[in-house]
Amino acid sequence: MKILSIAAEVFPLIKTGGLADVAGALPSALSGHGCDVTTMLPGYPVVLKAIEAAGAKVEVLPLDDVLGGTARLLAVKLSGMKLLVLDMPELYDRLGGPYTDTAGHDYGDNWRRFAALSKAGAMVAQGAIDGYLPDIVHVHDWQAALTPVYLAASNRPRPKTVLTIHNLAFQGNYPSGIFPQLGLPAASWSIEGVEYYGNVGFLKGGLHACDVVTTVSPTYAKEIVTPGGGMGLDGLLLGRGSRLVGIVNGIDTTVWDPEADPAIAAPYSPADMKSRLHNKRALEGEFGLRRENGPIFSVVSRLTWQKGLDLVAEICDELVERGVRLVVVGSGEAIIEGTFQAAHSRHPDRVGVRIGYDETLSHRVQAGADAILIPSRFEPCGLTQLYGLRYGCIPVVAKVGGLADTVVDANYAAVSAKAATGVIFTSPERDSLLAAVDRTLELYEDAQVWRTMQAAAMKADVSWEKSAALYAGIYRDLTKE
Ligand SMILES: Nc1ncnc2c1ncn2[C@@H]1O[C@H](COP(=O)(O)OP(=O)(O)O[C@H]2O[C@H](CO)[C@@H](O)[C@H](O)[C@H]2O)[C@@H](O)[C@H]1O
Repeated sequence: MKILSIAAEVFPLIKTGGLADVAGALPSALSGHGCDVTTMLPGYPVVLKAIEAAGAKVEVLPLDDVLGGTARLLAVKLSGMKLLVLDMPELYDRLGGPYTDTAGHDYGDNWRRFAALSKAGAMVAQGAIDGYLPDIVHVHDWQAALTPVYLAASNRPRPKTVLTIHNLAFQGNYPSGIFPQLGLPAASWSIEGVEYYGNVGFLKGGLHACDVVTTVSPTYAKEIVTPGGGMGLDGLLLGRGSRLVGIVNGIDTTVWDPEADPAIAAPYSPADMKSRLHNKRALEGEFGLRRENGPIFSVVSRLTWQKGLDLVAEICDELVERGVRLVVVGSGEAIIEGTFQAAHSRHPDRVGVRIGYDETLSHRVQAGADAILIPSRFEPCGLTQLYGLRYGCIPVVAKVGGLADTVVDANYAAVSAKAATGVIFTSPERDSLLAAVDRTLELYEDAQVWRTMQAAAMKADVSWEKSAALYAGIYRDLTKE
């Protein structure tokens, strides 16, 4: 089965968040299930540089008239993936990140940049490349969501489409004035098309047009069909019935492997947890933390309201009072960054803060910290708790979305059965978080219980194996329709 996957970011080439990890890891997991995945992404400067640096063989394929612009596709095998890179300098050759300029502001033409990606994807899906016709097109998030819309609007044969929601908070809504420039037929300006409360909704249009909607955990799939979790799209999503499926994310267990991770100070395994201590000592050194026996808690995240990190920032003093040291790696809302930095100024050797994005440091944090705090207000799946499990860095999580699906709370029964892998608290609020912190500290103080939890966490199946089989099943069913 030939699958064309389309995403705005793909690890290890370009990453701002979890979407990249999934788009980067799922293809190889699917290969074991009879799926031959080609991944299409924009030709940002870092992507083009990576291709050049790898000295990889590149086949250049012209693509005529993508939304009135000139483009070409670069077909290349890199990092074990088959890639199609949309080289369109007028849209992607920018300083700054994939979505924002160097000052952090969204590019004003993001609608055009990702409509072009979607349009080019639709062209490839319908045979723009000689000898390549995918059986299934799998698009990710709003940036690629117009591909099913373009395909549904065309009167030529088209492959079946799957759209995965990684985060409903990002919908790609734009003023109606852009509609004529999208190259869609007039009929697409409708409730069944891209019209969304008088605006153009990229994700909304895709959710209507695709054959199957997936999201990244079963619990999130239930949350988004309710007014509380649907962010305005709950009615549409509820209407998709059994065509909406929740499949929990896995992680790339070769990139995230404490036994063979080049980023960490010392490799370790459940059978050799003494070596994990070297990583804790190294983390203390890296963050200038006081060296002592108590636990280190951590945060690796976008510092946003979604992630509930305002709550952690506000309880830094309480953490310190309880003998906890904290390391924070992240960036995001200025007020949360500032609150963490102020806590660092008050407690320089107990609260370590790195504002910014640092992939290898995130590995060292998971290897050296004792627990990772994830008090998200909503969380489609979450990956950092999965990395935490794999590294024996106990996740302390709010009971939402994929966090609820992937962590086994250390209640009495689970601890007795040696099945607990983390701590779950019910509401993302300050008091509830503090109660979870206290419960975590009690567990930590009983060294045997803690070691048992770490061992169960590290043995939990966080691989893509089961979930890849579920995706492959969906693709297969669609090809039979
Ligand atoms: N400062 C920093 N330095 C280094 N690494 C950092 C970092 N900040 C974040 N990261 C990394 O970025 C990734 C974040 O992934 P998440 O799944 O936690 O959230 P995100 O909201 O981006 O993803 C959305 O999509 C994913 C994928 O489906 C869903 O799991 C999730 O719930 C949804 O919100 C992780 O790999 C994390 O380690």
